[in-house]
Amino acid sequence: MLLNDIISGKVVDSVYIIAEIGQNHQGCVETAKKMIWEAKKAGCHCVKFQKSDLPAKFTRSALDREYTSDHAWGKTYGEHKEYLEFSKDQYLQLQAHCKELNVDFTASAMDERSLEFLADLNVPFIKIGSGDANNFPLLKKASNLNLPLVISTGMQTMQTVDRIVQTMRESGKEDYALMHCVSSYPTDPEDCSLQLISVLKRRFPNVDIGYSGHELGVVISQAAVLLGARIVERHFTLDKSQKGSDHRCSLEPQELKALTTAITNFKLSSVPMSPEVIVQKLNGGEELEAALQHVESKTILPCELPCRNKLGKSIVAARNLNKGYRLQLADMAIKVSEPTGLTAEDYLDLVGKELADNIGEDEPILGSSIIN
Ligand SMILES: CC(=O)N[C@H](C=O)[C@@H](O)[C@H](O)[C@H](O)COP(=O)(O)O
Ligand SMILES: C=C(OP(=O)(O)O)C(=O)O
Repeated sequence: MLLNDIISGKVVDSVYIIAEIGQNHQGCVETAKKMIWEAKKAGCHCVKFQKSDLPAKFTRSALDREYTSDHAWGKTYGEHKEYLEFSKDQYLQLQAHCKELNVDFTASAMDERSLEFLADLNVPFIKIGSGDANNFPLLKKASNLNLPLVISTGMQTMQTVDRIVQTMRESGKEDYALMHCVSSYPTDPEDCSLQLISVLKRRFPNVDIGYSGHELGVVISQAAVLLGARIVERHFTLDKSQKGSDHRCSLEPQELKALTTAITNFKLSSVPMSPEVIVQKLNGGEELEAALQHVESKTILPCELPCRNKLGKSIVAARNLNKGYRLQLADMAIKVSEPTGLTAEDYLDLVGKELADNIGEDEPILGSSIIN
């Protein structure tokens, strides 16, 4: 089954399951291949990686910041990320491996150059992770490719999600899905806010809604399906105790298998179910009830702030700019910046604004950088 079969409505009785290998391969292509095989055996339809072009995704100072985490693969954040990034040749090897095993292969495009890279590889769809859900130039560019999109919505307000949908509409893009997501690793049950799946389904009845989960265990992701999620993405690992930020909230092969089996056995004709029926059906306890508690509005949750501060994108200068100059679109880039600039959503509002100071390439554009 292809993602497009779900999005086009051709398949109505299945859920598309993505094993997010992300950076859990520890920078080793052989480990990644083993993970692909395990994900296939566990019943996943797709394996996903994360593709970044480091200078396009991060500013120089964000790459140079010290990374002292126990999960660091280098002294600076840039060295850490470099260690985990695969080359084009390695991507081609992994893609060929997936073809042999008949499992879909894709990655999230973490910046515009990575988007071009993945489009060139001719992946079956492109994932836009939560860190880029408010990166409208990237979304616009992605929407103009002839490829389905899966867009995560962690660390974003409903206003931003409305704007994503509007951006897709303006591009005439119909083959895309939105993923409910909470960007906290691992996400506590009470923060999972699963009922936002129902809220998103009601608000965007023509858009397929999925779930990208970072919680521990598999029951909450099963509940997401019973609420109507048609795509499920979970981080995958060979061993949760390994070094790396995502292993702890990832599923090991047996758990992934348990999840895909449970999902495959659900009768989707009786979905969506009410939270009460879901709790009963899944023999849920307090944690499931907490994940299913009533939520009406989508906000940026306090538990998402560490991820937003570390990986959220903001507006920076794309080149050296002089005091008194009036900003044009091409003068701005949207990157992970340290310190952060104005929020990425303000990008278009800055066009024509006069600069109060000189700003160097890759430096953040702040409120105080602009003469109002
Ligand atoms: C928001 C986002 O990109 N989140 C990704 C997807 O869930 C994560 O896999 C991060 O890449 C990972 O947690 C970063 O960890 P570190 O900072 O140790 O490389
Ligand atoms: C960050 C990502 O995903 P999510 O926001 O769904 O966790 C990703 O796919 O790279």
